Order: sequence, then C-alpha cells, then structure tokens
Amino acid sequence: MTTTTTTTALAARGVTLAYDGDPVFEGLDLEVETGRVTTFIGANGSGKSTLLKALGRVLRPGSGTVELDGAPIRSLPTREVARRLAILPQKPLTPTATSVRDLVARGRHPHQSMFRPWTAADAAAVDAALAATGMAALADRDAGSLSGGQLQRAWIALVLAQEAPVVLLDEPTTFLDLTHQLDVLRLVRSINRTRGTTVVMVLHDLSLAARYSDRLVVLGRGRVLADGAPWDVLTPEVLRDAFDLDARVVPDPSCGTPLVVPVEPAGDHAPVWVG
Ligand SMILES: Nc1ncnc2c1ncn2[C@@H]1O[C@H](COP(=O)(O)OP(=O)(O)OP(=O)(O)O)[C@@H](O)[C@H]1O
Repeated sequence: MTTTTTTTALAARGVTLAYDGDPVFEGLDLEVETGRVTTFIGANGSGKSTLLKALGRVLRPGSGTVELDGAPIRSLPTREVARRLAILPQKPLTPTATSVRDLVARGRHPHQSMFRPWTAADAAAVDAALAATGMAALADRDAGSLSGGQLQRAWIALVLAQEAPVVLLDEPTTFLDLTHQLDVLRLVRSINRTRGTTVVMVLHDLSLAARYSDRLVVLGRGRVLADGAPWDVLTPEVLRDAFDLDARVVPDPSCGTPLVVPVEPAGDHAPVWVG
C-alpha cells in the first residue's frame, strides 16, 4: 500500500481581515498543501486578493495567524520570508527608468547580502526567467515603455528569478492575450512539476483555473463556499451560488477538465448589476 503524506506550506488560522473595521473574512481557516497548485476563484469583491495578500504577509490580520511552513509568518525575518515566498500583486508599481533586466534582477535581492554579493548564479537565474517568459529580447528596454502584457510577463519573470518554493500570483494572466495566458499558466504548471513549487493563484477564467489547478477554492460572502478538485467544485449549483451564473459544465475537449459554458438567457436581457 502506498501512502502519501501532505504537508502544509501556508495556513490561515482563525484569520480576520478587515478594511476600516469592515470585515472581509472573520475567523477564516484555510490550509494550502505543499507542492500543489491552488487557485482562488469567486465573484468580484469576494476577497480573493485580500486573502492572498494576507497569506503573503502584505496585509496584517486583525486577529488570527498566518503560518508559513508551520511558523507564524510575522515571526520570520523579512529577508527569509522573501527567500521562501514570492508574491505577484494585482497592481505592482513599476519603477521608472529601470530596464527589464534590472527589474527582474530585483528578484535576486533576498539572496544577497554583504557577504554574498551578485554571483554568476544570480545572473543565470535572471537569464533563465527572462527566457522562460519570452522577455529576453526586451531585456534592455525601459520597463515603463512596455505594453501591459509585456510588463506583466516582466513581473512574472521577477517572481521566477526569486526561485522561492512558494509563489503567490494575483491574476497573473491580466493584460495577456490568450496565447500568452496559456504560456504563463503552462509555465506555472511546469515550475510546480519540475521544482515542486507551491502555487497559490487568483484567476477569473474558471475553465483555465480548472485546467491548471489541483484545487479550486471558491470565496464568497466572507467564507469558503466550495473547496476541492476542479470537477467537484465547478458544478452548476456552485456557479449559481458564487457567481449568480447560469452555466453548464462540460468536459473540455482538449484535456477533459471542466469547461464552464454560460447559458444565454432567452430574449433580450439587460444586465442587472449587483454588488
Ligand atoms: N484597500 C482597501 N480599502 C477598503 N476596502 C477594500 C480595500 N481593498 C479591498 N477592499 C474591499 O474588500 C473587499 C474584497 O476585495 P478584494 O480585492 O479582496 O476582492 P477580489 O475578490 O480580489 O475582487 P476582484 O475580483 O474584483 O479583484 C471588497 O469589498 C473591496 O471593496
């Protein structure tokens, strides 16, 4: 008999997250298994980015604890957290007058110190990240001159160059055309499989989320509405509950994962905005 043991890379334990006293989550518990791709989905404003930021130590919980490999993340030195965890925020601030290569090289900062200056290994990690994201030809361009999609790939290259065992990505496919969305998600899958990287993402495209994730966590109404393997989570009932969406779920002809097909209402149908 084979037994598989899972370990927890990140955990939210009784976490309350609020803005100006307005809670988004109260007493939330969630564990993220090591070596898997976990994706948060949910309607706009359901708290996906808020939870990701808390897991990445960008947002401090009002109460409760976030743990990285079993240790309270707030108890760990910042540099150590940055060596163990990389985060791509939803709207990263691009520095001015910085080349793409220098931007990506910032991913190596956590590995450097007075006693460990820039090495050939750092340069190799930057070159590999530029190549993996198709950014090598643009390496000498000013980051501020890139298109939205090129800039997004430069930020992903920075995260790759960091070589952290845990990677948090908030909408990594923003601004990307479909081909580049697939490239990025395949790259994410590939570092997960080859390096064993633990990945937590926020994605809006439910079918792509299903295709490239081991686990989907559906957020809404301040809690986890559904959690599990893509076929267990992406049911018409969950889609109606979480997104107010009438949809069929069919096997994706390309790879057999769930494909969400919205049902078109009969007759003219003006949208009713909620939330
Ligand atoms: N800096 C902030 N100050 C005040 N309220 C905020 C702030 N950031 C987020 N919120 C609120 O917290 C709630 C959760 O927002 P969050 O950005 O986490 O949702 P999301 O699921 O990532 O949304 P989206 O899909 O639109 O990106 C929303 O009601 C939002 O308006």
